[in-house]
Amino acid sequence: MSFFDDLSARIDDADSVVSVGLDADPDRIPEFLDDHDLPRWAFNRRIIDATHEHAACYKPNAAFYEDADGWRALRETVAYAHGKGVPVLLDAKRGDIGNTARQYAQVLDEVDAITVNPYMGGDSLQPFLAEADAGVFVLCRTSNPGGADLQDLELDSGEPLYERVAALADTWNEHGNVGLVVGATAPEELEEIRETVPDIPFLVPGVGAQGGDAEAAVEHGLAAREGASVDVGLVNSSRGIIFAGEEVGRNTVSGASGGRAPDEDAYFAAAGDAAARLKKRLNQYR
Ligand SMILES: O=C(O)c1cc(=O)[nH]c(=O)n1[C@@H]1O[C@H](COP(=O)(O)O)[C@@H](O)[C@H]1O
Repeated sequence: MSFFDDLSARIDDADSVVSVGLDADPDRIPEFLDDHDLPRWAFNRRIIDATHEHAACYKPNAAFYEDADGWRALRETVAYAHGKGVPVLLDAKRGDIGNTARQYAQVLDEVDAITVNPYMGGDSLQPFLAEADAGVFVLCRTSNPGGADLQDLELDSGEPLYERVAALADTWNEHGNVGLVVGATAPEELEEIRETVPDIPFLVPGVGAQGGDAEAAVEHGLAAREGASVDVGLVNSSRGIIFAGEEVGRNTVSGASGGRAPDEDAYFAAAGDAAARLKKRLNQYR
């Protein structure tokens, strides 16, 4: 089954378009997991336990796993998410000459979808696009402040570069496996890009810690898909969900000498609550 078919079934089952970003920053993994062989895996396992009923997908960002233990932690995490019936989108923002891209694309044997960077052009993405069953999310208008530096540049035709990327992505969508990444911090661009590509699902990051527009994310991020009973797309929050338990820690601070460890169950329950809250908020607009 193709990624977007799987995803639409998952969105329907979980009644959710929430992508839970597994950005397992080693500096923010709670100390009570320090003794674990692979703290990032121990952390993700508990996060998945707490959030899976609200997750349309998990999106680990490769940046947080690029070391020997990290790759092991990531592999365990992917298997565990799959065991809960939740697809995994690896946020790796790949893009390189064909020979290299072919190697990068092999990761699609393990994960269900990936983010890619279109800066090197269509041939650099071909090995990913050729994997008809995998989802390939092309960066289009990113959520960071510098996203405008290049992506908003006006071409001779008068259109901004991000519009050209969206139109190109449409031509790359031979297998119906292409998505676009458009940040929730750019609601006007979200609307504009949706008009250019009515049928392509978006991954919309930037709600939560980056303060993006959740209503615009849902209104423009989701696309109708033939044969699917729900509109398809993803709205991601990473730190706002997985580190929600830090607030529990702050609330249990005792005395001037520092904090005592937050109750472990309460720490992860906070992540579950944050995912449930985001799901509810987004569902208001679906
Ligand atoms: O491709 C992405 O997922 C992405 C694109 C973008 O424009 N902005 C963006 O924040 N992201 C990723 O989405 C996640 C956002 O994390 P939070 O800001 O903690 O919710 C990070 O993993 C970012 O790398």
